[in-house]
Amino acid sequence: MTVLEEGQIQIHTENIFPIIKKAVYSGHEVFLRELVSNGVDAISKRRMAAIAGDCTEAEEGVIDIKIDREAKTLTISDNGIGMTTDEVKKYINQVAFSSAEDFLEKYKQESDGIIGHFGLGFYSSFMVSKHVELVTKSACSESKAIRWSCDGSPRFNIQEAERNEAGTDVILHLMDEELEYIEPSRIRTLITKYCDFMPVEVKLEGESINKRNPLWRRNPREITDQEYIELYNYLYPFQGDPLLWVHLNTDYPYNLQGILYFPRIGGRADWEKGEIKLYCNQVFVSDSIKEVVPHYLLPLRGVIDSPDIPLNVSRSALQTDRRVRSIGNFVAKKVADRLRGLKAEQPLFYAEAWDALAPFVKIGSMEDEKFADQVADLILFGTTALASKETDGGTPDPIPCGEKAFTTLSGYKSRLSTEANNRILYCTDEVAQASALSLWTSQGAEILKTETFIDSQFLPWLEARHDDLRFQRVDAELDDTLKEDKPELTDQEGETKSESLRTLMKQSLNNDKVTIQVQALKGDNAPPAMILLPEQMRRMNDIGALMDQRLPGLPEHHVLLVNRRHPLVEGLLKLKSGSVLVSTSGVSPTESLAQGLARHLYDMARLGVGGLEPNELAGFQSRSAVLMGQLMDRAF
Ligand SMILES: Nc1ncnc2c1ncn2[C@@H]1O[C@H](COP(=O)(O)OP(=O)(O)OP(=O)(O)O)[C@@H](O)[C@H]1O
Repeated sequence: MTVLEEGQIQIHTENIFPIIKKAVYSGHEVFLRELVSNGVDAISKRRMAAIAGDCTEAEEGVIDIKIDREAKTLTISDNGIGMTTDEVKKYINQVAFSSAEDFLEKYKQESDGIIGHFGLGFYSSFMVSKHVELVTKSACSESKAIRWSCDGSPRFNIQEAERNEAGTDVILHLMDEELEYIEPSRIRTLITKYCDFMPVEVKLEGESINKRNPLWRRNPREITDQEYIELYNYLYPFQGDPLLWVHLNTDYPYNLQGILYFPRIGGRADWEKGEIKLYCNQVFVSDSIKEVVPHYLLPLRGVIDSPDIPLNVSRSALQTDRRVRSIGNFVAKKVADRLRGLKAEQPLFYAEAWDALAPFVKIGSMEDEKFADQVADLILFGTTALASKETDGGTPDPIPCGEKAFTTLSGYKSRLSTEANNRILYCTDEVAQASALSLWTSQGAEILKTETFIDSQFLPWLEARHDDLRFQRVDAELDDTLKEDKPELTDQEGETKSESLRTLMKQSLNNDKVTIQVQALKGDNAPPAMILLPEQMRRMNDIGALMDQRLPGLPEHHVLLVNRRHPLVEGLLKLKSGSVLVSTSGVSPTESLAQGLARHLYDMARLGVGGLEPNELAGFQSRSAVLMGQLMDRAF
């Protein structure tokens, strides 16, 4: 075969090959993505040139990968535009190699790794090959096929070659340590990973491998729910179906398509990992793009496909890139728009999904002012109010949801009496706060049901944002609507029942940290005693617990509210007033029983709020046994 040319590749580095091999990629596998991408580009160039009448049209574009186990070669063939000798000299010898050099230069400066590893292109074939040949025939000229050949040194040669059809074969003579790439299963996996959604058919030994036609490039109006779900299941196998999805599509000021899925979060979401896959023109780049979407959307899954995200920069540079930041804002806005649409059109579904959506919306609001404005009306709270049936053509509020009902802050406020003075009552634990909850609801108050972890930060944040709002947990304090307003009579010593009860309780508890209040509570179901935790003090306690990563227990300082209207308390008072001092022991059995019962009231109130620690249970048991003994003594 005639040697047409031999020469020296125009690069400065004496031998770029060993450097690239060592320094650039931890995984060499991306060579396949680069070469197949070049084939796809060549096919689309040919299509464009054919439309313009500049070259012959090909049949359907196809990339075929062949393995020769004996020769230890991997050949990537395309029926794209091909190259003339001049083009090979220009694009392969000069462009390809100088861009490889630029890439290396840049790579050396970026210490924390380059996100996409793009920009190396054709030269990446030398990561796995000791010798690369390129046989190409141009579709746009009558010139013959040529074979370019290079062994990784700066020397190349070009010869005439045999190739009937236009297109290019890149023949990789694999290095001994890279022989994994003559295994068909390995190549198949790589095609699925990197080339699955490329717009051209990729074959391995004649068998079509990739899916093509990515859903995110299609018109959302023509896509069925089933298709969205199938893509999710394909990308994230064995993860169940997604909750809902957001289709992204914009071409200004940047080009971006994608589909983001809200997973059904069982347990806690992962806010660190980032599982959204990044594509560039349908070519897979990375399966985690933490830098592109805002932190609060990290547990979302799916695909973002954009040629406008810079790939050959470091991750830290990506974070501060202005365009990337505006892409992040765009994604957040689309998520907010989707949630708004859902709430307006399918309020029942929205309410059902709320528990899974809440972490995104709440954390997002706290982290991103703009997002907070976008989702302000989309925040739901469980409520004790009965679900509304009338819709007025709009969203019902409260929204029914199975046994539960949800409301918005504005819905809640619209039902709030003026006396309540914008005080929003909430409850974080329907069991532990059951007594207080039922006191309020029996008097007709509406209570929001909140979630302990996020809401312990989110409610204060809401208060800071709306200075007219005041959140108060049901067990923080009781107001006059829950108390009887009859004046109290005094006994012979001029003492009210409340005062003597307070004295009894104080003596019995002998604990300065417990403040004792005595009230007559309305309602027959009001408990004899309950624990109240003033709002600000309890919040401090919650924050302390959160910082120590433990569950907030009962704060040492708390209020014991005794309901003097309760028959048990009334009985206790009678018992106390009937007690006589006995000089020998100092305390009469009746006095001792009254004190035991008073202490028992406190224990029960603490039990009601889950406030008896395991190490206090033994004391409680022995006190209860003594008390029962004393009661038996009186009975016989
Ligand atoms: N299979 C091919 N068919 C036709 N031309 C090709 C082929 N492969 C490479 N080329 C030519 O060689 C040039 C250099 O390729 P290379 O892969 O190094 O960079 P690139 O594709 O331009 O950019 P990138 O860095 O994004 O890969 C291409 O722009 C193209 O003109």
